[in-house]
Amino acid sequence: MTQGQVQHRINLKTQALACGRGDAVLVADLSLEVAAGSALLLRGPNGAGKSTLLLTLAGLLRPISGTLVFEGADPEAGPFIHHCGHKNAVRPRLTVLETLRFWADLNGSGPLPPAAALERVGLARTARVDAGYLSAGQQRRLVLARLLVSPRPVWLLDEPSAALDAAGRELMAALLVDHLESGGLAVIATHDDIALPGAATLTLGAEA
Ligand SMILES: Nc1ncnc2c1ncn2[C@@H]1O[C@H](COP(=O)(O)OP(=O)(O)OP(=O)(O)O)[C@@H](O)[C@H]1O
Repeated sequence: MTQGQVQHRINLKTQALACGRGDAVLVADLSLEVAAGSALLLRGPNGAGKSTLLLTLAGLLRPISGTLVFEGADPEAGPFIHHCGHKNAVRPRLTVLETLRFWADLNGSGPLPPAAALERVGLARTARVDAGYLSAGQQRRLVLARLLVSPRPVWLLDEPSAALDAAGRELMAALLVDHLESGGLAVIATHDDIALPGAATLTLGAEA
């Protein structure tokens, strides 16, 4: 079973966008376009503002100035963004399968059932284990499974490869390639080399 097609194609455009924390501007005068089917890698030193920009794109922080629009977003179609931050949002006393069912109930389910998503990310054997007992890399794989059970066209990922082993990083890149080929869009903050052919890179420059 595959991840399934993205329901609608969305393009991201920003114009003279400035974002930061409080009055402190971390990213200034940012005008960019990320088309459906493409990815943007955010790079730069610790404290440069990568997470802040992702939170702003996700609508969780208000821009300081400028504009930000997701063209093609259908207000009738419900939420269209997955934002995955540093934390894994895992409830320790739910099993791995229960965790994924919880997310599918909350975010909406697609063609890939939770058990199949666990298989896809290499967690099938841990389905009945309490999620709190997963290793750091396994918890990160569970986050990837969360993306798969609820198809959404826009993925905003903060350090998705943190704690993943080499096979996990390959898996993550493969999931991203599938997402982009199905018309999805991704913006990814990372310190790692992610094998994503054709991805654009934006390097944010503030010192840590
Ligand atoms: N809630 C907050 N209130 C005030 N300042 C904050 C807050 N959260 C983060 N910051 C500051 O914003 C700056 C940018 O942080 P941000 O997490 O966006 O950087 P980053 O590029 O993602 O860094 P890293 O590579 O370490 O993940 C940092 O100096 C940080 O201390």
